[in-house]
Amino acid sequence: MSLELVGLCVDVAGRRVVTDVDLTVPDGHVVGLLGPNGSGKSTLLKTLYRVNRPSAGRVLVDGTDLLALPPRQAARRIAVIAQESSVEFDFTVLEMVLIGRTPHKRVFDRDDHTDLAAARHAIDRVGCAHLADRSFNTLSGGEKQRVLIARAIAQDADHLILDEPTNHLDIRYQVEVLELVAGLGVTVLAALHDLSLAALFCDSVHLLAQGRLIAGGPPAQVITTDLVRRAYGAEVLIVDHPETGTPHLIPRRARR
Ligand SMILES: Nc1ncnc2c1ncn2[C@@H]1O[C@H](COP(=O)(O)OP(=O)(O)OP(=O)(O)O)[C@@H](O)[C@H]1O
Repeated sequence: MSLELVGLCVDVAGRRVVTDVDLTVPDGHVVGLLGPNGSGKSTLLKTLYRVNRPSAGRVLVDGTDLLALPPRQAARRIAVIAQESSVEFDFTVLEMVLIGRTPHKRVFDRDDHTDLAAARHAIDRVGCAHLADRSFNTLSGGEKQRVLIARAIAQDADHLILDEPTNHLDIRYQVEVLELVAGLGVTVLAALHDLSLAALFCDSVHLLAQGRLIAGGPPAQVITTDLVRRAYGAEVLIVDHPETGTPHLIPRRARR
């Protein structure tokens, strides 16, 4: 169940945005993709869910070329929670989660007992049973993220890709969502902005700067004052989390 990017390059609008990325997400690990705004995180992740085609390099799922798989088969291997989380149609929560079952059905198949049971189980697992009949678009940001995680659970893929899953969430939901994701037991690659939270939840992290990986490894090796300065141009203090020992960032004011 590993995910491997080998020499991955991605061009967007005639410009190379991701250059020569080698990155492995081992079976069952939670791996963070870090990097400043515009460093190429989303562009890279979009090659994994086939919105972008690599200009060079390969994406391997358990050694199989992801792009060679038919879309339905690829969707059984990789579930995605992208950044945009509103939908044009007024789907209920249950209907949203049932969309996750699509790769397991033929085109005109209706939802059967198995699909409904899988969707209800997934909704229960993220603690959203009370929201099953609510319109998805009326949910709060944190509730929406939980429902999208439920959809990924119902999809029953063994890999999960997330693009900034904690964006716009308050501290409670940030922790809840990452706790939920880390507890799923699937292989996870997540773009994350909060480096302290990334350190708390990721087995390893990779740092992108201007489309190139400049560091990768356990959080304590990558989230250092030097690398944060180099990648983000930011001056921070880093202390050890008192409970976990993981790096915790303290922002500094430019002028005191
Ligand atoms: N469709 C596009 N057309 C033109 N430029 C693009 C397109 N998509 C991405 N880019 C550019 O590629 C670069 C990387 O963008 P990307 O969204 O991958 O960065 P990111 O690391 O995900 O940023 P953020 O943290 O702000 O979401 C940026 O300079 C962006 O403007």
